[in-house]
Amino acid sequence: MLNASVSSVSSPSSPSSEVLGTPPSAGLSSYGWTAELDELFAPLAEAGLVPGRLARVDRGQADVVVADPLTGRLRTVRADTRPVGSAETVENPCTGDWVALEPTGAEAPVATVRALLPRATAIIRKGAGKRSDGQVLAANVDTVLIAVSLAVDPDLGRVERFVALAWESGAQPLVVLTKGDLVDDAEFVREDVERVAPGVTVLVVSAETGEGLDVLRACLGATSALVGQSGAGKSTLTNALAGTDVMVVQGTRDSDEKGRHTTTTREMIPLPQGGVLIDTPGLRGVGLYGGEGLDQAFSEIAELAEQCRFHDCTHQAEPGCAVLAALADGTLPERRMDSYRKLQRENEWIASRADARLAAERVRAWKAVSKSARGNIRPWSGSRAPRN
Ligand SMILES: Nc1nc2c(ncn2[C@@H]2O[C@H](COP(=O)(O)OP(=O)(O)OP(=O)(O)O)[C@@H](O)[C@H]2O)c(=O)[nH]1
Ligand SMILES: [Zn+2]
Repeated sequence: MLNASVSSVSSPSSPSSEVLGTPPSAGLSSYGWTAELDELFAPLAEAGLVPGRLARVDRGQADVVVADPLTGRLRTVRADTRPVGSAETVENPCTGDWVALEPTGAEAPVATVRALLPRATAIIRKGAGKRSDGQVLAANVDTVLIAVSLAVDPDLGRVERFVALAWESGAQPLVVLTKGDLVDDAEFVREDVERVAPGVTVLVVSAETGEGLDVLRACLGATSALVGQSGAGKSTLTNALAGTDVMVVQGTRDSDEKGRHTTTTREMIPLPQGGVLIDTPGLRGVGLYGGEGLDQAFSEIAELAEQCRFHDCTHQAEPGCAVLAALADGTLPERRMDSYRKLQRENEWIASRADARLAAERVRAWKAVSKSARGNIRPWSGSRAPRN
C-alpha cells in the first residue's frame, strides 16, 4: 500500500531547467530521459505528443510523469493506457516505460497514451501458473537492486535466481543485504553471497542505522528497481534512499520472514541526488523467463565449459570435461552446479519464446505510430512552449 501523493512530484532537477523556452522533455532528464530518446521522439513531438514516464499502471490507467511545457517542472498526470494495450502481456505498458502522450485539451479532458517507446531493458518474470506468459515488473531499468534480508540465513538458490532474472533484464544487478543492524556476522554472509553472484557487487546496508547507504547511493544508475521477497525491507530502503516516507511500511514477523504484502503497486520515486527508484511488490518466487541471463549469473561455469574438450559438451560424462573436473576437485561446488542445472531445466520449456521477436515487434509498432504521427495526428493546440 502506498501513501505517496502521486499528484505532486517535485522536480529534483536544477532550476536552470525551468527557464522559459526549454524543450518540453528537458525536465525529464532527472527521470532518465536522454538525447537518444529525444531524437527518437522528434516526429511525435512535432505531432503535438509529449513524452512522459509511467510511474504507476493499473487497469487501463496510469500515472505519467511529464515536464511542464513552459517551466520544465515535473508533474504527474492521469492517462488512459488502453490504446497501447496488447494481447502479449509482456508488451503491456508498465512502470518505467517511456510513452508518447496526447495531452488533455478542451476536447479530451483525460490524457491518452498513444505509444510506448521501445524498451532499453525490462525485468520480466514468468507469469503465474502453467502459461508461458511473462510478467513485466519494470522497464528501462539501469540497476536492479536485489534486496535480501539478513534477518534470516539467505537462501543462496533464491539469490542466484534473482541475479539471473536481473542479468536477463539487460540491467546491472546489485545485491543489497538489508537489516545489517540485526546481525554480527554480516561480512561472512556477504562473502557467501558474493561467491554465488560473480560480477555483482554485494553490499550490506541498514535502513535503521544508515550503514552502507552512501555506498549504495553511489552505485545507483539513473533508474534503479528494487526486487526481492516480501518483507526483505524494500519499502523501508526506498524511504531511506528517498529521504522521506514515500512508502507505507507495515510490521512483519521477522522470525518466519513471511512479512505481509505491503506493497501492492509499483511506484517510481524520484531520488534527491537525481534518478528514480522503482519499488516492486514482494515476490514469493520468481520463475525465469529467458536463458541468456543464466550464463551471466553462472559465468564461472560458462568459462569452464569453454575449456571442455568437446564444444557441445553436456558436462555429464564426456572425457576432458572441465566442468566435471572442477566438480571433482571441489573448485566448483555441487550446490552451485545443481542450481545452474535446475534453472536451466526451468528455462528450457520457454525456449521457443523469442525476446528478440517481441523487441522487434515493439520497434515496428513504434515506427508505425511515428509514421502516422507525421501525417495524421494533428498538433496539439494547447499552450505548448516553442521548441528550440
Ligand atoms: N532492524 C531493521 N529492520 C528493518 C530494516 N529495514 C526494514 N526493516 C523491517 O522489516 C520489515 C519489512 O520491511 P518492508 O520495508 O515493509 O519490506 P518490503 O520488502 O517492502 O515488503 P513488501 O512490501 O511486502 O514487499 C518491517 O517491519 C521493517 O521495519 C532495517 O534496516 N533494520
Ligand atoms: Zn564439459
